Amino acid sequence: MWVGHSHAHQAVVKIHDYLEDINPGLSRKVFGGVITSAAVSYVAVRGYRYYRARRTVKERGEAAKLACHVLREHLEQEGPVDPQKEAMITDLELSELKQKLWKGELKALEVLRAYQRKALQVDEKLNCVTEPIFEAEALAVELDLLSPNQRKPLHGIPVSVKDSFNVEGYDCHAGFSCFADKPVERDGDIVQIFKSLGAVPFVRTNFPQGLMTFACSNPMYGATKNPHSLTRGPGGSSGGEGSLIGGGGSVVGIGSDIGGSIRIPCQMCGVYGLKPTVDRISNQGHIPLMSGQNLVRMTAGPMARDMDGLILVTEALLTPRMHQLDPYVPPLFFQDTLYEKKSPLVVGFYTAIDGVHSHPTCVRAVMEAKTALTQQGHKVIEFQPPRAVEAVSNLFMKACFGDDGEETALYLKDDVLDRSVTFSYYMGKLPKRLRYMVSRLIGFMDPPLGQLVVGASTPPRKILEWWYLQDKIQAYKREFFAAWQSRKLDALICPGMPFPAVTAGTEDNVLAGIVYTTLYNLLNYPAGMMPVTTVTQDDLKRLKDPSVYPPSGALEKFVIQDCEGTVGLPIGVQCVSLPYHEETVLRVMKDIDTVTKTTRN
Ligand SMILES: CCCCCCCC/C=C\CCCCCCCC(N)=O
Repeated sequence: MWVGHSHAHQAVVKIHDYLEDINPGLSRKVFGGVITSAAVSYVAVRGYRYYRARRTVKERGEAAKLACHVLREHLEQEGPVDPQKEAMITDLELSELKQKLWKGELKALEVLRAYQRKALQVDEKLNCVTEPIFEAEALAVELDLLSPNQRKPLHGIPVSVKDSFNVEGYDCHAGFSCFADKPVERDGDIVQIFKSLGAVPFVRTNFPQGLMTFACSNPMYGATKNPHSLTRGPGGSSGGEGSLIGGGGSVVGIGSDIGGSIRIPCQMCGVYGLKPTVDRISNQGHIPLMSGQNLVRMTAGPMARDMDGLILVTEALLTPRMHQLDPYVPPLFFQDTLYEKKSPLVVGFYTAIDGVHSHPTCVRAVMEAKTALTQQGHKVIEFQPPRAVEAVSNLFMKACFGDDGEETALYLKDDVLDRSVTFSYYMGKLPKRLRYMVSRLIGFMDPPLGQLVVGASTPPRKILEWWYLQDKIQAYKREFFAAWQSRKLDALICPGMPFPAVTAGTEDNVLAGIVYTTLYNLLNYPAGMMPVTTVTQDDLKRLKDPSVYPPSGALEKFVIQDCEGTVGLPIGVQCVSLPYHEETVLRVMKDIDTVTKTTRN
């Protein structure tokens, strides 16, 4: 390197001397010219790339809008519709819809049409759909030709799909223009399984650029709105799903979760969702972001409008077909024995994680869930996860941002940056020491966020440190399990996010809330999220009482400041169990739902 450098230096000196021999002062002109043209070319190339990215972003956005428009026109041309019948269809719970399709009382095509129309209507208000899946029509027509004994478990059920899953013939770019205009050749595994079960994937839904935030906006498709308050975000990253399902435009959908991306929009939009144990549901065919990072992995999971729908879909998904498509999915099919077990469970609960306070409605939701479970005969006891903020900061954040944000920066080079990723993008750009100092400063205003960002700013530097990180994660998993066993728990209930939906675009103010969800990605425990209650005026009164909700950090201060207009927003409960015990999670959720559904305000 040094030798090469000295050769280059000698060559420059020789050229300089040669030029000066010809004409004194010539070397300055030539070298000046070379440097200026190199700088101009650099700026021109970067500028051109940025211009191209902007064009791609604009074209993808317009193409998606046009696709929705084409579908709308197509539906209009089909002639008169029966709005009452369509409303009846889209109001049905998933299990009722399934029954009617199975019995042949409804045709797959008419159900598809009702949902297409409804999804487009909801999208006009909430901007949650990225594009329709046009092949849905052919699928529905084929299904209608089947004889009753050929019908499959999800015969004719329309399914919405987060845009980050591969759908044959469509782009899968997560908002990075470098991946745009490259239609994928094959459906992702979960899309294939849904189709093999007779379901009809019919629309793709919105997400935040790069998927690593719980906002829901990207430069191509813009920002998605919350179905319960148009000024608020739906959560993310599966925010398009949350918004569409919560807004009534889909009955079941597919999301993905590495830090809360299924559960956060479920809380914000009042829908049901399940983040399974990694590899219980195949994640093949999900956009491979962070795919070489094996310590905390992204997982696909179902989201649904109602509890029975979530159970029905999970049961249908956990089939041998999943294992055939992806042999790394263990051949562990839906365990009726766990789901239908009648003996009472021991369920742990906590209402807050040390350091990040929980909104009074979130506390109340857990307490109502606790009462519901007690009424159902379960034993509910207190449990506090050991050193949660520290574990998420030092383990989850180091694993997920261990590349110094390099992957995202690589894909975003000369791309249009969305507001939702600016914080992590520019933090990643800072020189390491400066980033560390900034993290410390953040810690003065928002101690848990400071801790998280310090974790992200001090990733492993060598392979040996990466191995040690893996060891530490294993050690934390053992520590957590020991605490779990000492209380003889079968399951756990807790808040899934310690506040309701925040004003769109302000998610960075409450980032530290992710410790509530990411903990269970770090541990790789299955976790479900379900609506339990809504924010009341009385909750807001208590929110403003420092003895109930101490405004100890920037997050809490922001939640108080942002609380106007939150009355009526949904709040849920997170239900957790041991790895590969999704059925226990569902059983606990069902037992809570049976009681709280009837009294939900
Ligand atoms: C390397 C640069 C350091 C950047 C620091 C960024 C700090 C951001 C803090 C928290 C972000 C965690 C987001 C996880 C949410 C992911 C949602 C999901 N995809 O499941």
